[in-house]
Amino acid sequence: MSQSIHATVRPFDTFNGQQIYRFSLVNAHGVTVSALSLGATLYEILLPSGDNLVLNYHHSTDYLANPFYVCMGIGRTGGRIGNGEFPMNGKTIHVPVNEGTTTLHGGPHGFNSQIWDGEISTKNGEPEIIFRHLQKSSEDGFPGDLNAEIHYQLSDDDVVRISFVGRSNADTVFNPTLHTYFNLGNNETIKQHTLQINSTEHLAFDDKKVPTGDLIDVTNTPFDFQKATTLGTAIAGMQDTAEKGFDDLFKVTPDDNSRIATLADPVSGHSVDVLSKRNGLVVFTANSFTHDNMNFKRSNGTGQPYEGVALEAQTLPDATKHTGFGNIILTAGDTTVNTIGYRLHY
Ligand SMILES: OC[C@H]1O[C@H](O[C@H]2[C@H](O)[C@@H](O)[C@H](O)O[C@@H]2CO)[C@H](O)[C@@H](O)[C@@H]1O
Repeated sequence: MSQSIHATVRPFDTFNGQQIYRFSLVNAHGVTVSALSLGATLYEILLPSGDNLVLNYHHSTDYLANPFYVCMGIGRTGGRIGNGEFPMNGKTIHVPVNEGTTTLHGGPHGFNSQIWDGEISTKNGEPEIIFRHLQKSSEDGFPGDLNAEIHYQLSDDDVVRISFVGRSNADTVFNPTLHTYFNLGNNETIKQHTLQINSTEHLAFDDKKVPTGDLIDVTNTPFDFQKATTLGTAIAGMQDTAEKGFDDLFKVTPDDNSRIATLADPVSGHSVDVLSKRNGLVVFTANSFTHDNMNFKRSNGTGQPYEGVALEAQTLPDATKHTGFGNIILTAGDTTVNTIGYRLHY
């Protein structure tokens, strides 16, 4: 059987003296998905028209020059671990903090800061990109040496799948995500996009944006995205908050096809269904993007609030502390696979 997905590998640039590679998959329609070995980062989702659906940079160094994790692999745990500690097996586990007293997105040595070993492999007769990294306990301070893999696949029916595989030599936590910022059109902000989420509740946070364990009904609030809602309208409803936009976690219910949300741009006509079997989705409307260190390719050096919207599918964060948040414990010797999909319409 001949392969219809075409794969390439080429040098991207160097980072801290190490070669960074760009891996690409192209399908029969001419859709290209590329990922970088720095942070196993989603570099582009290019449509046949040449439109790129995600934010990206010219240089590796730009990805780590600001605190926004632009399209980078996130782990071991997405979101915040309050006080850098969590209960596991009857003990309190302490992990390094990187935001005051909080551990955000895997802490100071998370997946995004690693250079991953990449290769093109074959699955079901088609090429896929596999990034591998041994995340040592001695480096990131989490329990267990974690063999992590991030697989990128592209199908001929225009679905991008990113699978996170974890196997550890000691019990640990594993709740990875991809910090994908979408902008589906050529406008400077995502305010004209619509967003629909299969969610009736979002999480309450404390003053450090750590979940309290409480859930808040979205009805009659700007958080109600059960029907497709224009983001500019919803953001306008958030102007009296400190964030002046969304940086929130929605408890989601996947439908029969694992779809949890749909982002659409009526101007370009492009849309993306977000697919996940897990129960959480972060929506971050890039409220605090600034012009400093935000040298995006598309806007040639600018960075402004609402330039993209990050949709991060995961299990609800700090899950080991709250009943009903889900199970993120990875038992020694077991293998866990979490998959995020983007079904493209254009
Ligand atoms: O300091 C930079 C921003 O850091 C946070 O933003 C993160 C957000 O809270 C997370 O939910 C999301 O997954 O990742 C964001 C990027 O790190 C702050 O909340 C935000 O206000 C800051 O501007």
